[in-house]
Amino acid sequence: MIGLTNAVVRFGNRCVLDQLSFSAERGRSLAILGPNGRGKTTALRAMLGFQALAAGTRTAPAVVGYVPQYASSNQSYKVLDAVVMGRAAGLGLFGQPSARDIAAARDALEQVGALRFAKERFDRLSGGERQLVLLARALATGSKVLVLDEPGSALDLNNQARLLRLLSALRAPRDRAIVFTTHDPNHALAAADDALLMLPDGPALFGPVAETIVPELLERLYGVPMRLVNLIGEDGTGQNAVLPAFAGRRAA
Ligand SMILES: Nc1ncnc2c1ncn2[C@@H]1O[C@H](COP(=O)(O)OP(=O)(O)OP(=O)(O)O)[C@@H](O)[C@H]1O
Repeated sequence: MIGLTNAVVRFGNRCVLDQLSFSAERGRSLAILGPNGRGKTTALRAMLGFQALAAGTRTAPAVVGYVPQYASSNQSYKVLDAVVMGRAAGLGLFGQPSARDIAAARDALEQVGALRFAKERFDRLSGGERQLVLLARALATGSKVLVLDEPGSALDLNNQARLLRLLSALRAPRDRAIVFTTHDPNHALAAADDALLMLPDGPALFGPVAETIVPELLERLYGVPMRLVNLIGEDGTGQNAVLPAFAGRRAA
């Protein structure tokens, strides 16, 4: 549904993406991880056609629900209007939003827990609140492909949990492709089927979460010792989590 094949992106002499290939097919979620400045956002932008490729090809549908990493804060329109803009592809150049568009926008705000901000000005929201609204705008597109650039980076723990529940719920019908970048491998464990590890030295690794979100590869990815722990959930089933061993300490 969406991805890159042998993609090359250069900025000046620097080759940021070197023969990068990955894809998210219908029904699958992909998490992209890598150190700061490694090229995660560039990979998303290249996939969406916002960044020119020096070589290789991209695959993407015409309409994608996209959550950028940062939203400009000088947008004085109301939150509900910002989310209705997600419906723009279906409105045409001079089309007015219908009652159905407004209902879809309200529904998307409800899903992300941000309906209470509907009448607020977007530029007066906090960074995390804006992130939720942008997620609602992406959902409001109705696209079966969602691309989210660090959707949890500004969210508190409660809203991160809400985001992961939402990503899992969106994945459950297995009729969408979802791609998100994250600095938290636990987000990949919780909500992704596949992961793309953009290693600092050498080609990226693309494969199922069970084979990629493992301590040895995460240590190569971040240069920090990692530990895998198994947590028992409320329903008695086990769930893996990874912890960084900051200051060289490993969990007992
Ligand atoms: N338009 C551009 N012109 C020149 N260099 C750029 C441009 N866009 C990105 N870069 C550089 O390409 C590299 C990759 O940037 P990118 O934003 O893709 O990294 P990232 O992996 O998303 O980082 P982070 O985790 O910090 O968000 C960085 O060194 C960045 O400075």
